[in-house]
Amino acid sequence: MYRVLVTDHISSRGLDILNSDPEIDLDYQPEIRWEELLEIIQDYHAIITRSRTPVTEELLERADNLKVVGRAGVGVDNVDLEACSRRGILVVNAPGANTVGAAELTIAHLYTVLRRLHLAHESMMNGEWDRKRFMGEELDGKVVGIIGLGNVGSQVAIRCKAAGATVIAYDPYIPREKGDRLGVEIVDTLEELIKRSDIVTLHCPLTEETRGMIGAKEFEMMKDGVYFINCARGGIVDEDAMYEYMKKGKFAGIGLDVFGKEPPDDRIRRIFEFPNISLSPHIGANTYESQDKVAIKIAQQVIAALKGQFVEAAVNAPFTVTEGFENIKAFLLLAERLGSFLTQYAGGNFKELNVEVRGSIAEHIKPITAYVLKGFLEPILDRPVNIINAPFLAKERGINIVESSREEGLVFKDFIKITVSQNGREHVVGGTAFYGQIPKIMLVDGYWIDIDPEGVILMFENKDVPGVIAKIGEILARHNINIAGFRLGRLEKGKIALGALQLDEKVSDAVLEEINEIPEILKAKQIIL
Ligand SMILES: NC(=O)C1=CN([C@@H]2O[C@H](COP(=O)(O)OP(=O)(O)OC[C@H]3O[C@@H](n4cnc5c(N)ncnc54)[C@H](O)[C@@H]3O)[C@@H](O)[C@H]2O)C=CC1
Ligand SMILES: O=C(O)CCC(=O)C(=O)O
Repeated sequence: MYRVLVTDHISSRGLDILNSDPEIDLDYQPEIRWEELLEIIQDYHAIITRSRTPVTEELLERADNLKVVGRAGVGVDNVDLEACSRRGILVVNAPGANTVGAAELTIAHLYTVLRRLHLAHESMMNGEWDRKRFMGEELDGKVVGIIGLGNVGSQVAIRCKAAGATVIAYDPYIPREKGDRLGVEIVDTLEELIKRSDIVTLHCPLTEETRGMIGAKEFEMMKDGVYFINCARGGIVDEDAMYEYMKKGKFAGIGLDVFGKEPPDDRIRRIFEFPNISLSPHIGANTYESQDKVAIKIAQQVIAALKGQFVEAAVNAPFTVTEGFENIKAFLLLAERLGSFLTQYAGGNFKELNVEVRGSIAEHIKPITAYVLKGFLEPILDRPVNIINAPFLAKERGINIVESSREEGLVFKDFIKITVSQNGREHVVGGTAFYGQIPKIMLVDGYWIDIDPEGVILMFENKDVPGVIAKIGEILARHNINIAGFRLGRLEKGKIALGALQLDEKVSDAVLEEINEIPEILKAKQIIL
């Protein structure tokens, strides 16, 4: 049974999904106080939050059983991603689910300030009828500058273009073709976007890179009489600088849904003195449609993550789930087993680990490496290791990871080869999945062999002379241990051979010692996969 705590209001559509899963024990506490949350978090396997609840180090320190953080929305700036990753906690979000809500609110703010609608409304409420005062501007013919052409930015672009505006965008992380498809000119620099735009609207995430990205320098470069809209995150803007430029008369209009501090403090509220400002309390995603979609998506993602299934919106996974991912499951299992085999066979004390991926699976090198690391570290660490924290733990241990991939195969069409090395000592394992389904270890330290990577495997190097297998067989039989399979590899007749016995059960240290005492045996090791 997985215990899931929901700490913010989410739509009943998501709650229904959680409630109807027999493996989920749901606790819905949308108004929970922080102090109370700190006290109970240790009992839960997953927490679902919105922007009200920050997931901080302080919370995580007490969250001994937490496996998954579900952010019912897009922005994960309120989640300490690094702290989650270090602890092996998967963070999932709901990208795309509230896009239309956020885009439409952006357009609503934009039209509000272009036509001074809020002021007209207020004057009517005061019993006035003053048509002269409310002259506005049209979106038609304006240049709209979008910072961040992702889901929301794209939908804002489509709506502005439909209204007759020219749209330009600054987003260093998207291909130019995306702009071509949307009929949006992608500009190379933030400066160019800012200088050319009549309207600047923010749609990038709050990250270390974007924090304070729009400050005095940027406001100075904006056209006088610019319209400035922020429905992304307050922290992207230096709000003190915005206030200064507001006083200097820079803006024709400002629309804000988000603030550096929420609710905004008096310092931020100074901006509200500006008459043509349209404000909302972070409600970009607050439509019934968006909230339904967000809640459904986050419930599905959290359940899948708890059950160990693949989730498409894993924010802190060391890879993104791409098309065709389902088809490489056998290779991921192989990668994990190869890593585990290598640590047990060669020891875990290596400073360089080289992952080489060949063939059609080459494009999936990131997940393959994550699984290799999980397998490699699990046998030697006493804390939980998963694909989220494995890269962190490897870094912590000073292991240098080298990845390489090629489309040509390596003996087999699709092949994973791992090499570990330190001070001239080197060990190699490699394998493939037959028919893309059946994982096999095919290479160990230069010997071609064929081992099923599961269960108990007795690996031994021996002088290639007759009778060695019989001696091992006799010891195992005496201890009532059944042999399930046997494979041999050798480089040259009469020299050294490598044997792999698949056993039905583990051998004790004493039995292993007996085997190691056979004069022809150079080394025997038990591996458990
Ligand atoms: N007001 C509200 O209620 C809502 C606010 N948001 C905010 O809007 C942001 C965008 O949401 P989506 O479009 O769904 O996310 P998205 O991930 O689809 O798009 C973000 C875009 O920003 C770009 N970007 C990243 N760093 C950048 C930089 N330094 N300069 C320019 N562009 C950069 C990315 O390449 C990406 O294309 C979210 O991160 C969230 O903070 C989202 C939904 C609702
Ligand atoms: O609805 C919320 O919690 C905020 C939505 C939002 O800002 C986001 O999805 O990034």
